Amino acid sequence: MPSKKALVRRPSPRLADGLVTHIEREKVDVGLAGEQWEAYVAALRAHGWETIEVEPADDCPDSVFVEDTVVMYKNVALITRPGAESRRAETAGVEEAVARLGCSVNWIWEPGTLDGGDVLKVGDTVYVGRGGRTNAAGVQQLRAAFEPLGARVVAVPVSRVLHLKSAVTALPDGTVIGHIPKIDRPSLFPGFLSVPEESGAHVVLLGGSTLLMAASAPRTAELLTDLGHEVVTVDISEFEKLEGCVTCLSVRLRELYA
Ligand SMILES: NC(=O)NCCC[C@H](N)C(=O)O
Repeated sequence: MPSKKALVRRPSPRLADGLVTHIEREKVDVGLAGEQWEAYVAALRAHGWETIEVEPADDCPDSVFVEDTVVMYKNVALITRPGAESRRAETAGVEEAVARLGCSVNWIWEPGTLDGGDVLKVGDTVYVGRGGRTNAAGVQQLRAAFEPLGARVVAVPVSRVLHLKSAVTALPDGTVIGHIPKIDRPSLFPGFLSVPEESGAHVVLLGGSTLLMAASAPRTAELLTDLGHEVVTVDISEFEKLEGCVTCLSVRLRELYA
């Protein structure tokens, strides 16, 4: 049976020192961030996900954004080489966690860089953002890792936001959603739906037609509810101050057979 396991990683006490690239730095309340993280994990669990905590990386301020360190395709875990040097130490603990779960492990190697936030899977199509964190060598290595497994890898330019998935994610039916001003080339996505808020572009698929979204996108939540989705919201304001979104706080392992 397909698994419903999700990797998560407890925020570092140094979270407030996390990287900020495209927005103004705002003071992060680390205590509140801890509570928001617990509520996020509880929402995954409430929808049938077994959450697996990766060993905390307290010295790495951005380690809570676990999605950036590994990309899953079928049972292969591709350990990334994050574009920001300060994040490279995050991958060791994640590698250990996925190996323990029985994944086949592969790696992005120097000179490649790739952040998991730049990878959006829609069925067997794997969109990869070529932007500030993922370079051309990273795209080539991703292609070499996943195309033999049946993936169609499509590279897309990303210049207006941190990661591809800061700009677009996909609904359960494969429709790609995004906030137009933040997308370099919306026409690259067949079946595209524009949403009214930047953070409305981020959905985590919880199963069936249920979507997890940030509380900061009420108009998009209304739009998606009106299209027949069940929307669950969580307040992630402290992670948003560091350019984080609902997607980057977990890695869903949907195709593990245990
Ligand atoms: N996949 C994601 O959206 N990751 C967010 C990473 C935020 C972190 N402050 C960073 O700049 O790397």
